[in-house]
Amino acid sequence: MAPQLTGVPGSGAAAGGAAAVKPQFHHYHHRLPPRHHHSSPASLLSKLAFWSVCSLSLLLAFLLLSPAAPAPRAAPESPRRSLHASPSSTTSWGGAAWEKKVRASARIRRSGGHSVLVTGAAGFVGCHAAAALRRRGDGVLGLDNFNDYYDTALKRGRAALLARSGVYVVHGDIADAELLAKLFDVVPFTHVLHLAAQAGVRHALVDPMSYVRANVAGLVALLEAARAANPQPAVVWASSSSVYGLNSHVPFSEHDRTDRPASLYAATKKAGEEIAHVYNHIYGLSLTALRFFTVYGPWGRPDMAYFFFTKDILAGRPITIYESAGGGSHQTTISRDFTYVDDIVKGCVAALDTAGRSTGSGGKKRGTAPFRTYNLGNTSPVPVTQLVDLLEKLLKVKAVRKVVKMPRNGDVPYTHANVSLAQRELGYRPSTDLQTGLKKFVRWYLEYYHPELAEKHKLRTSSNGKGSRGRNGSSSSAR
Ligand SMILES: O=C(O)[C@H]1O[C@H](OP(=O)(O)OP(=O)(O)OC[C@H]2O[C@@H](n3ccc(=O)[nH]c3=O)[C@H](O)[C@@H]2O)[C@H](O)[C@@H](O)[C@@H]1O
Repeated sequence: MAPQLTGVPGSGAAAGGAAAVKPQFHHYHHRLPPRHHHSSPASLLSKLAFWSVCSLSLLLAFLLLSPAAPAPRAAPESPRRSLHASPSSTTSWGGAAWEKKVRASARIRRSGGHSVLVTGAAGFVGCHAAAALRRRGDGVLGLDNFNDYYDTALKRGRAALLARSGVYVVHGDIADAELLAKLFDVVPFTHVLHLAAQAGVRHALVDPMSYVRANVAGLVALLEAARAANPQPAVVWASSSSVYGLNSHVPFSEHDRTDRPASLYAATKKAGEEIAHVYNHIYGLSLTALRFFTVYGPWGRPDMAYFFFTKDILAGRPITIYESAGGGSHQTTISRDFTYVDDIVKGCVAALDTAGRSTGSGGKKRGTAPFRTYNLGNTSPVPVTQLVDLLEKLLKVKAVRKVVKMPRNGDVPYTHANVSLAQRELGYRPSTDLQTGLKKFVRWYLEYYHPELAEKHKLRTSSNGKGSRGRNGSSSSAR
């Protein structure tokens, strides 16, 4: 399920409930026949008593029969309930103990460190980035709605990992304006690393509105909270290589066209880049968009090809490999500039470190603020067929390959990043080739899902005390 807007039972709903009762009572009362002007005081009294009893009975019946009367709004400092697309559906936030936890997690532990709100912290890149920031002593608070787009147990596992390193992941939605305002009220965040999104290219065919909700409405909610915050944080957020769409000029540079998206996912990320410009222009928010190129690695996303190929190869199920209908100037081999998660995290951290300040205060711009866009890729595209070759080697299992023409599903035939701008301005230098990165992914995958196979593959790292104890174990590392 997609991230959903939050419905907090609040004063509006409560007032609406009361208001629905009151007019009915008055309406009924005003329809009393005027005859009582000519009656004796005794009969007037008995009539009055009769109509009062009628009115009260009606009021009582209305209250009892009205479906799910809204709960009264909780006092500001007491825990609140919010509805989310999460497995438990409900969560609570607020209260003195909660605020203490939030402050402790966001507390900076090194001189010159940042205080960073990481949205999507229970997500793949989010959990790695939050862990890296925490390791070097930055204050980090996570925010995630734990929606069930994919296995929520994996998200809970990532959050548990972060909890062990002192990072608290607030269970909440980026579209919950009240919650965001509260977070900025409790912590003067210097930065926001906004990674919460509805990801996945092909799923946009299935649930298009989830992309609009998370990547457009959710982004606006987040930027609204950031521009209203005092001090305003600098915002670094995840755009996508998919914004290059049908661009055929390789390698993809930030100067290339991004006005021909091939999927709704890409269109919402592109919309996000334009929306970010507005908040930079009007409110002086420092904004940096990072265009990630097919990020992979341990604790990855099960909806991505490298992840479910691994699962299917191990299960002996056929995998579908797309080949381009291509021809002419188009390549026939579908390729991706697969980028290892640690390289992406280094890019995120460098973007946070180099982000200039936002200039607004009190919701008003006080000067020009930075507006930046960078590619974060690996700079060496690999055909998907070669990705499968590597997985076969690492898993020691032959894949059952089903090669089909690429359907019109939003996928683009190839991606290739030019990262010279990120190299110049962020010092970004990807250093993990696909074989090395996949080996780390496979090691994690086996230890997490198939500890018995990890033993067999001799990929287990527990001999050095740093290994995972599998899905239910407690010693996994986020790296
Ligand atoms: O770089 C990006 O911007 C994007 O990278 C990935 O999207 P994608 O590159 O399509 O990654 P996968 O879904 O893992 O697909 C990788 C390759 O495998 C191919 N594929 C996928 C699925 C399948 O069954 N068979 C198959 O051959 C795809 O066409 C693609 O070429 C992520 O899913 C997006 O969220 C992200 O924004």
